[in-house]
Amino acid sequence: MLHGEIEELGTGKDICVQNWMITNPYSANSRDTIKDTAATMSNINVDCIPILGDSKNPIGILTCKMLLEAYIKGAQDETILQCMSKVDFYIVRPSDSILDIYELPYQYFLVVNDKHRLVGMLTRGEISKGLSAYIEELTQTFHTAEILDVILDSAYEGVAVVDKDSVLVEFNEAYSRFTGVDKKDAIGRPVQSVIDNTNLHNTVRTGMPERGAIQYIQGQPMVVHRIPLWRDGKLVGAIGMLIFEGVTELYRIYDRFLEKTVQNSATRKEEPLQNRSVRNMSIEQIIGSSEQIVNLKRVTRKVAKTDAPVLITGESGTGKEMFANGIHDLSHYNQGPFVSVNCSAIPEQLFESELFGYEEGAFTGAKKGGKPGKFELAESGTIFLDEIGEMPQLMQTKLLRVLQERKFERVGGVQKIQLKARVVTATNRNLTDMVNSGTFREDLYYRINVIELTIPPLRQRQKDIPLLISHYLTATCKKYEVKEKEFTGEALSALMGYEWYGNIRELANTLEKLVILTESNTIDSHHLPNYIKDMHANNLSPINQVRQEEHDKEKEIIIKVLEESGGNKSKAADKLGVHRTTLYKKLKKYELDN
Ligand SMILES: Nc1ncnc2c1ncn2[C@@H]1O[C@H](COP(=O)(O)OP(=O)(O)OP(=O)(O)O)[C@@H](O)[C@H]1O
Repeated sequence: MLHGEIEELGTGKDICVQNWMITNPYSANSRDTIKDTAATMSNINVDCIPILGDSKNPIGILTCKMLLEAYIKGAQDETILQCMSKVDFYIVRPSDSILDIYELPYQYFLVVNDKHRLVGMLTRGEISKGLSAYIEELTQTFHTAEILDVILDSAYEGVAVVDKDSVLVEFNEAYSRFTGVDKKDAIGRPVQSVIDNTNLHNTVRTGMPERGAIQYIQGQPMVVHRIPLWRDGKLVGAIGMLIFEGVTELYRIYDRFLEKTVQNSATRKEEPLQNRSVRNMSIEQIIGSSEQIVNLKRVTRKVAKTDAPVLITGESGTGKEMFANGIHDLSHYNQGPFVSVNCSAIPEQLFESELFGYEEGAFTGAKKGGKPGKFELAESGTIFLDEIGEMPQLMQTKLLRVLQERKFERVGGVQKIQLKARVVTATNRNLTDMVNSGTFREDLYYRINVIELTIPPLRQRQKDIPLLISHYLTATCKKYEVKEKEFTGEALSALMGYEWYGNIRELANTLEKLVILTESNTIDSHHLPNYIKDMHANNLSPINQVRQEEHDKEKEIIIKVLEESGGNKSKAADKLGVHRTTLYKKLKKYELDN
């Protein structure tokens, strides 16, 4: 590390000579005798003293070694001028830094003031003390910096810090996840080249803070705060914070605002088109801070901008429709409608007319004037084919043709209608298995599955559970107009440990039931449904799960090594690097001892 850098990191003041020197040390005059000076040095127990000349300025040093040599020569009655050293010391100022002098090849440093009068003295001992205190402080500074790094990286908000030249000096995990730019690639680069539409470089220039500004990052309106950093009256940088929750909150406020204006307005006007997309589900309403959800949202933002067909997979209730809605909202189809079709709910005979519509007289009971199908209704918008795995085979063939030709016709019609909607599909079935078993067309599978978004079940992203609970608890209490309830730690831990096979839908329903059925304001574990209590009792808390996994791994290794050692326990213990008795204990623990 360079000197300058060290000084910048340290406080500077603490390592100056005057803080570590021996102040006003005992000194002798060059005319004093060797014998008298030796007696004094012995009395005050020092092995070196500064020597002053007639002008009272320091002119040399006298050490015990020098005295000894004088005694050996029999010169004890002479003046110390004869035996002192005029060169083995270095003159320094009280304000000099120890960092500047510690490398100089001297044992003794005499400290003088502006008038060249002796005010102090430093030996290697004092210098070492100063240096070690400084290093300790430095270590603490680094340690604090490390702690700060950890804090920044665990912050839910995105945090970016720039220096006075608008170069990024800090870029936390949350920002990195959101932008998809690696922290190490971001740091050291001008902020404008990393963060879309940033204004931090202007914050550094103007010193004007901005709170709650809207910034479009990757096409997403985000709430940001920009705060200038001042030190000693100078602008030294700026900090930018990206508030993920903020936009959701804004949408809520906006929704409330819309509700109010609609209620207040005597003449209800047609809502402007732009507002419709705001009222559509936004990706920001998808709750979750787990890495999986944050990554999924990032990919969703990217694919939404393209026309690529997206297949969303995941267990029931994981939020597939929410993501489909989010894609629609972020795509250039967002001014059109979002039409959702649940393929498992349509009887086979009606499939074609439901999707593509029919002409008048197409079949008995057909409506006069015909009826448009979902594809037509989704014009300029998005058609979401949910549960695509349930689509009958004949319909799969027809759908494939429509997707290839980008054209379809109503049942009983002759006219070709252009497909002008984006198609997003979803399933909770394993389509690859279905392709292998011949129940789903392989060519259709590849056509719809250009991008696959797989939403993990809730039990694989436990980090999201408390956020979802908090959201749904507030929403449900509001819905039923009851005072906001809260969970005890025990109840929360049981809910966290539960496996939620019905995912977020099941969680939302469970909370709804709990809010309705629990009379007290506090929901405790005994209020929970039995199946959740039972699982909790089975001790499937996340920590225990981890422990269980570790145990399973250890057991597996022991079995493997035992097999490799032909069942010889001493050999196995050697291979495992443990004592035989330890191995016996483990065999007993894992019931492998018989
Ligand atoms: N991350 C989430 N944040 C908030 N609510 C969510 C989230 N994921 C799902 N939900 C809610 O859970 C319910 C189920 O979500 P959704 O219908 O999108 O799931 P799905 O996977 O499409 O289910 P299915 O396969 O049964 O159709 C909805 O009420 C939705 O609002």
